[in-house]
Amino acid sequence: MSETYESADQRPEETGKSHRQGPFKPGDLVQLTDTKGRHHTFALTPGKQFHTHKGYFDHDALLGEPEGTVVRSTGGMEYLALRPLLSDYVLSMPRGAAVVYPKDAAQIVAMADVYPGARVLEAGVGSGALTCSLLRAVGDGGRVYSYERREDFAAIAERNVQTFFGGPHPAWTLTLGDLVGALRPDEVDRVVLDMLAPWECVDAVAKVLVPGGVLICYVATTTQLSRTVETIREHGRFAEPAPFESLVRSWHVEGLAVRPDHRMVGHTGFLVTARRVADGVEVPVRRRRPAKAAAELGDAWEGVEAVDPVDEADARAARIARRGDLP
Ligand SMILES: C[S@@+](CC[C@H](N)C(=O)[O-])C[C@H]1O[C@@H](n2cnc3c(N)ncnc32)[C@H](O)[C@@H]1O
Repeated sequence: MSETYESADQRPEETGKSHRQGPFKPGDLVQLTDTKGRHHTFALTPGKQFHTHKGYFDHDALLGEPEGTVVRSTGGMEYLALRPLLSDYVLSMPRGAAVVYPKDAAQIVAMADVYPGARVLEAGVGSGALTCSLLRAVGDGGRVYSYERREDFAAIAERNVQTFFGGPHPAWTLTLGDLVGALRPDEVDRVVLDMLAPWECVDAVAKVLVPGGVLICYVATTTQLSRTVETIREHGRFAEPAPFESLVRSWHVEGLAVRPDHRMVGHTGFLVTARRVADGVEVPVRRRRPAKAAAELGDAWEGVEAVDPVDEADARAARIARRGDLP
């Protein structure tokens, strides 16, 4: 029997909500912005001080104050105090693996149609950035089953997710292990793969994804994109995959100087979505070239060593090592 509530105030509180509303409380995350636009993010702790090269101020000065307050250090530096948005938090939190940027997380939630109450399978977890967006989208009544094969990254992700939601999230299950070996048979509505070799997991996830469910893969390079799309296309349990990328350009708007900013994030990754078809259905595949050519393309990948990019520098070193030339 479903419960009914007289007013919104009587509903059980959604995880992390009190952490995001009202005046600042002990344990809340605060993001300070200084006059040069630099951010400093930390948890408010009674009795602690925030130190800068321009003096300090007490955390207590912010407790009980509304968001958007300006606080001044003993050296006269002013800071605007706000709670970090999820998009701020994922860029400031400690990282193990490279994170999915907010622009891509938004596309993943929208294009994979992740809805409140959905059951989502995610691998790998990395630093837990995308996990936060998925948990937000499914809410307390959904499920996010996350898999991560590196223990150190799983620990970082667990800390990051708990810090953001102010404690454990009731919809989250984190499993340590390689997805293919550790995958449990729980049925899911959506699958999100952000890993070096998603093609190795396509068959395994097809077994737990419901008919009509969405598989979405995030990959960094064109060679990964090609192999991922070809694998999904040849698998037989998915409709035609749809690859795309998103570019976001911020603008400078000042007087008559209205133009795109000189700098932008030029490349993050590519996304591919595909719908699971019902078992026993002959998928109408749009073939652009003979299957033999696809097989030859497969041979070209033989012997290419898989390296998980930990950060941008590692990713570059891995690319150089694979090409065999000098920086
Ligand atoms: C780029 S990171 C994921 C970043 C994450 N989406 C985020 O936003 O923070 C890729 C992660 O996938 C993990 N991984 C790669 N292959 C895996 C597999 N087969 N099973 C489980 N984890 C895997 C790696 O250890 C790495 O932590």
